This record gives sequence, C-alpha cells and structure tokens, in this order.
Amino acid sequence: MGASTSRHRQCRPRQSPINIYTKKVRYDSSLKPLYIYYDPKSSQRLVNVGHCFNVEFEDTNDKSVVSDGPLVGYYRLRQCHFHWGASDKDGSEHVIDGLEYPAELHIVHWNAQKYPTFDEALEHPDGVAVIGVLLKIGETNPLIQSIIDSLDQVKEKNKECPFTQFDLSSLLPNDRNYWTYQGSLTTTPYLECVTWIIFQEAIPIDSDQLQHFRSLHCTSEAEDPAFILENHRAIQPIEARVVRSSFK
Ligand SMILES: COc1ccc([C@H]2OC(=S)NC2=O)c(OC)c1
Ligand SMILES: [Zn+2]
Repeated sequence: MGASTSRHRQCRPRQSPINIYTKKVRYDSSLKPLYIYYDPKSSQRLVNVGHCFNVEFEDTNDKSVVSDGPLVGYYRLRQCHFHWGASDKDGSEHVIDGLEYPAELHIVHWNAQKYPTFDEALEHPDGVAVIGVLLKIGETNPLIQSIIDSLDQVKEKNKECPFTQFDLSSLLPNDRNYWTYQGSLTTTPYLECVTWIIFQEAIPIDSDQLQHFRSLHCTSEAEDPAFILENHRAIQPIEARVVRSSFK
C-alpha cells in the first residue's frame, strides 16, 4: 500500500451500528445484571436538534445512573432520543441477524466517575455508555405518547420545551437480557467512545406514533420546512470485535 493511501486510509476499528449475528455472539458468564435507576425528577426538557429530538436530563448529580453489566463504575444519564426510518420497514440502527426494526431508542450516559464533563468523556474509549432498545410495531406505547403529545411544541429545529416527571425506566423492556460490544457514536463525529448495551427484547410502538416522529422539521422556523423522515446510520464493519451476551 502506497504511503499516500496508508496516510488517507482512516483506521476506525470500532464504528456503530452493526449487525448482531447471533450465531457469532459469545455468552459471557462474567457479565453481571445491569443496575439501572432513573429518577423521573431528572427529566428537564424536550429539544429538536435538527436530526432528531432529545429528552434531556439533569446530569449534575448521580440521581439517574446505569452501572454493573459490562461497565466499570457508574455512568450518569444525560439524554435519550430515537432513530427511525422513512417507512416502518426500517429505521433501527442495530440490526439482528439481518432484521431491521422500525426504530431504536438510545439512552446516553457518560462516565462521570472518571471524567469531569460529558464533552471530555466523549474523548475516551470508556467515556460513554448507550443503552439501545429496539422498537417493533405493536400496541400504542403510552410513555412514547407522552413525548408525542409535546412534539408540537418543538416542531422546528432548535425549539425546546419543558418536559418533566418523565419515567424513562417504564420504557425499558421487562426482560433484561442484553448484548454488549465496544463501538461509537452513530452521528458525526462518530467518536469511538461508546460501550453499547442492546436489549434482546424489543418494546412496542404503533405506526401512527412513528408517523409523528417523521412530521418533525429538520429546518428552523426561518427556513422553508423540511421533515426528519429518517435518521438512522447504515451498519458498519464489525472488524475484529466480538459481541458478548449476558444470556445463553
Ligand atoms: C451529544 O450527545 C450525542 C448523543 C448521541 C449522538 C449520536 O450517537 C448516538 S449513539 N446516537 C446519536 O445520534 C451524538 O452524536 C454526536 C451525540
Ligand atoms: Zn442515537
């Protein structure tokens, strides 16, 4: 390989999302059950960030955290958001044995035990922990409906509104079996700072609720309106990584 190509060939060995090929997953008996506690008083606001909407939480204290599982120490809850597709046929970022789900919830936490700020944590391989929850078409989800009922207040990019007393833990699946692997953020700058924890069990959302996500604007009030029809990244090469499971 010529010097010029080697200089330009970017080495990014741990990009996300990936296809989780369950036949190649390795059960790891040393993986502990996850400890997850989210205080509804931590939720603060709903923000349209242009490519999606975030529910943002107070992360100046340790009231809402995840620990154990594959993690060392505790990670503080910062925000959650969804990824979806232009139709119900696709939309999730992670794919299971080639099966795409219609959407995926990301719950973003950072290693506040080791790093002083979220922005600093983004710069380290153990800085961030994201819980991924797959969504499947099913009955109306009342928790997601509580978000949708406020989406009209953040229709345009950069708009935000108060969003308090949100019980995020009620969105988690009952079954806590999970897959875990080392990966990255799934939007630019794709920083390789994420320990991924993907639940095996999907949670329900109905088709009309998904359609509300697609009605959000990726444009500000001052611009001609355009919609966030989809915001999921294509799967990336697994490279030398192995996905571990907490279950046989
Ligand atoms: C500032 O906080 C965040 C949170 C998430 C992401 C993306 O990575 C994952 S995971 N989902 C995404 O949309 C991000 O990308 C720069 C920054
Ligand atoms: Zn995400």
